Amino acid sequence: MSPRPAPPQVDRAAASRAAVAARRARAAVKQSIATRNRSAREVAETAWAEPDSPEAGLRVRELLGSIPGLGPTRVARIMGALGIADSKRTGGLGVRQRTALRDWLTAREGGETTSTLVVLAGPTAVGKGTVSAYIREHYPEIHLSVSATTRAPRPGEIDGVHYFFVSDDEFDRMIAEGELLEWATVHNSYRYGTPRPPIDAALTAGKRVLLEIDLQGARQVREAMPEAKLVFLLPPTWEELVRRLIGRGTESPEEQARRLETAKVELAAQDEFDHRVVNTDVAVAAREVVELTS
Ligand SMILES: Nc1nc2c(ncn2[C@@H]2O[C@H](COP(=O)(O)OP(=O)(O)O)[C@@H](O)[C@H]2O)c(=O)[nH]1
Ligand SMILES: Nc1ncnc2c1ncn2[C@@H]1O[C@H](COP(=O)(O)OP(=O)(O)O)[C@@H](O)[C@H]1O
Repeated sequence: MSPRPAPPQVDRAAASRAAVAARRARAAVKQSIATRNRSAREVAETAWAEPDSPEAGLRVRELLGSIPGLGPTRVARIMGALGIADSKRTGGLGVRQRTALRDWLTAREGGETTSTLVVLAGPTAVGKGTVSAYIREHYPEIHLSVSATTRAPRPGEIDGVHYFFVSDDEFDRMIAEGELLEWATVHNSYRYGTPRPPIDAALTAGKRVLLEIDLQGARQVREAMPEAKLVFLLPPTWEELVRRLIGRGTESPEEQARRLETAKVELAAQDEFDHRVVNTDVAVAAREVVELTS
């Protein structure tokens, strides 16, 4: 029998001293962000330039959590929106995640971004779909985001034009791979999300981009892309909103009642938005939204 190879000699004391030193170095980096001596973006750039640096070893959640004013809940939401897993270290991010994080940090620092991303949201039946369709038809210079959804197409809806109609499995995959800028389950039924790559491409090409999404999605975009302009579409009156919902005739009376309850909650969130547009006349509302994209 040949002798067993000797186990590698591990100098445990040296290893633990190195671990303590690395932890201290990372703590110092966090401190420098917290005291605003260095910006989180500078720290991230160092992490990507020097893979063995303490900056590279810092978890993204620690990097973001060191920014004054960002608590753990917001950090978790931002990371979700950027498609970055909770345990990721800054130096271990892939190219797409680095780009997403860099863009986010740049925007947060009020950097030189010229992005014109407009998010249109508002209560059910206020006319979001109608105003967006008008913009699609009359303002071809605006890049209207095409959402992915798990609901089935309605008659006349075209895959890739009105929505990308995807299976539950495909939607799960898009979330897992960080392909969605935001997503939400809307009206307690189907999932809807904004594919990120076309948005990035359109913004990089200097286009004006419009997203028509629900309130939960709008909040996620505000976290992920603070430079986005959030526009809330309002009905001229509550009675008119009720008339539009009933007049559309696409929901049962029970569903209509449920949506109107949700609409009350959503209307109460209008102050979170940067701008408000009243949809009395579709063409006028569309023009006002388009003007906000420049
Ligand atoms: N969060 C989010 N909401 C979306 C997205 N696309 C559409 N929605 C919202 O999903 C809701 C349902 O849209 P739709 O299926 O066209 O049905 P309808 O509003 O009942 O006509 C609307 O409130 C849209 O604003 C998306 O990509 N993300
Ligand atoms: N400015 C408007 N004046 C009158 N009716 C409108 C106006 N905008 C939308 N509508 C009607 O209101 C209903 C709801 O509009 P829709 O675009 O489906 O709402 P949302 O996408 O916000 O749920 C539709 O029947 C639509 O034709």
